[in-house]
Amino acid sequence: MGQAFRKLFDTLFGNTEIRVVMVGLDNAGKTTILYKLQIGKVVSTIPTVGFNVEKVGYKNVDFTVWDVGGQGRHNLRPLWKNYFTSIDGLIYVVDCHDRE
Ligand SMILES: Nc1nc2c(ncn2[C@@H]2O[C@H](COP(=O)(O)OP(=O)(O)OP(=O)(O)O)[C@@H](O)[C@H]2O)c(=O)[nH]1
Ligand SMILES: [Mg+2]
Repeated sequence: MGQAFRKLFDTLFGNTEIRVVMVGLDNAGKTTILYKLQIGKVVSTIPTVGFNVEKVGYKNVDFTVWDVGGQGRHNLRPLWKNYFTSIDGLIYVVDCHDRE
C-alpha cells in the first residue's frame, strides 16, 4: 500500500523510475530502438552478446531500458528470464520482415 502511494506521489510531483526489458530474436532491432529512443538517431550496431542498458527520460518518467541479446547460436535466450525480476514492463521486439 505504501509503495502504491509512493508511486502515485512520484507520478504527480516527482520523477518516477520505470524498469523495462526488451527481448526478441537476433536482428529484430532492439539495440537500434534503444539508441533511437535515447539519442534520437539510428546508430550502426553489432550483435549484442550480453546486454545494453541505458536511461531514457520522458516527461517526469525515468525509464531504465535493458536491451538483451537474442542470438540463438550463443544460447542467449535461456538467459532472458534472469532479467525479468523487479521490472515494470517487458517489450518483445519482432522484425515483421523476418519470414522464418
Ligand atoms: N531496414 C531496417 N533495418 C533495421 C531496423 N531496425 C534495425 N535494423 C537493422 O537490423 C540489424 C540488426 O539490428 P539490431 O538493433 O542490432 O538488432 P538486435 O535485436 O539488437 O539484435 P541482437 O543484439 O543480435 O539480439 C542492424 O543492421 C540494423 O541497422 C528497421 O526498422 N528497418
Ligand atoms: Mg542488440
